[in-house]
Amino acid sequence: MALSQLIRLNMAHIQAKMCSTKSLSSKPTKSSFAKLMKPMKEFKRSRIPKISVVGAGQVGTAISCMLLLRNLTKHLVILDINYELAKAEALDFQQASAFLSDARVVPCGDSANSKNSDVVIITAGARPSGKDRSRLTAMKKTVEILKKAVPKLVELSPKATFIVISNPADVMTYAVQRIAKLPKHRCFTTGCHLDSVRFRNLIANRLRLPPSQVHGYVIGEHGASAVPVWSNVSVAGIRLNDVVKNLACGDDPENWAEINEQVVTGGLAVGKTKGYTNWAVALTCTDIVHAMCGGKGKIASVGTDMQGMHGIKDNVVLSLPSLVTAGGISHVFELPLTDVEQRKLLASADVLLEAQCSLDI
Ligand SMILES: NC(=O)c1ccc[n+]([C@@H]2O[C@H](COP(=O)([O-])OP(=O)(O)OC[C@H]3O[C@@H](n4cnc5c(N)ncnc54)[C@H](O)[C@@H]3O)[C@@H](O)[C@H]2O)c1
Repeated sequence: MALSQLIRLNMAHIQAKMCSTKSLSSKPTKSSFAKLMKPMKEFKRSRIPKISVVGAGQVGTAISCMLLLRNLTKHLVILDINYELAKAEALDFQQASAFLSDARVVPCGDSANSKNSDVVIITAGARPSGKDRSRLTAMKKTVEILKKAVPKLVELSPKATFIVISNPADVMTYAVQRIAKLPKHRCFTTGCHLDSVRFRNLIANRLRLPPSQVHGYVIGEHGASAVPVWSNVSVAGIRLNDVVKNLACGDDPENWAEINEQVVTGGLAVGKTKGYTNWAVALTCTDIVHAMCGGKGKIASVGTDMQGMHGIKDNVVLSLPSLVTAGGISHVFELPLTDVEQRKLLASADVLLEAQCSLDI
């Protein structure tokens, strides 16, 4: 048979396979090939992190994509109340599994497939909408979603670390901690880690330096009352505060203070055109998962119940620099703050406490 004929025949065979609905079925077909594969008796598959992403919207799908591209899991569950959506997103990834280190991507509509996850990332929730795109406005709808979804997720994965992305992220983390009675080191939000990278990026742009080489944190609420800690910003070990006179104060001639506003409105600037933000938060979340699943650990401004830190008396979820490692948050750092920063942090805690108290949980 001529080679060209062979190729045509094979192509026809492949096309027929691709068009058949059977080939799209999620169940692998048993084949006589299996007889050639002899199992080793003592073999036990080593545990690879299983991650469930709850919510297959813009944020959940972007997070799934990053986790797969960074090879942080070989077993990803995409869970959405809209099962058809979860199924379509999972299939879309699964079809290119060969480019994703052969990862298994499984859809889920009722939590069952999320059983024994190591990490559960919660993105299900209402997006802020309207003119002000206030995170607090979306709060009530989201808390109702969490009240329904979280107990089952925790029952199925009692040892998992829960990362809450749904906004308002601090208050929703408090809600998840309360609903599921999860320990605070194993239930946290990426919170101000995103604000911190925006902060560093804005400073780096002014200094014309790579953003990764600027150090500094935003603490408090992931939202309007966030506190950029200018007193701690450094580049190459040099504190900006020691070099720039009146840094980010009202009478700062270089007007660094304008960055404060830009940090807080960073999401708005993107959301007003796209209607949502997803890439920056997905990269932020993936950075945290990498710290946990890569085993290296990382200090990042993430949010959990910070009672006792910086004189905070109540159980308030807010962000402070924390060591995130396998198993969650191992340490929280109390930064030396100026009086103004300390006052702003306590004011941010008050804003969050008020929002927490308004929850019906
Ligand atoms: N923390 C952050 O830095 C940050 C950044 C961006 C967005 N967000 C927040 O992330 C959340 C998701 O945003 P989005 O743009 O992906 O919204 P989206 O509307 O695109 O997706 C939300 C998804 O959640 C699903 N869902 C609803 N109830 C569910 C349930 N009970 N179980 C499973 N899935 C359920 C919906 O079907 C939908 O697919 C919002 O609250 C948004 O404000 C947080």
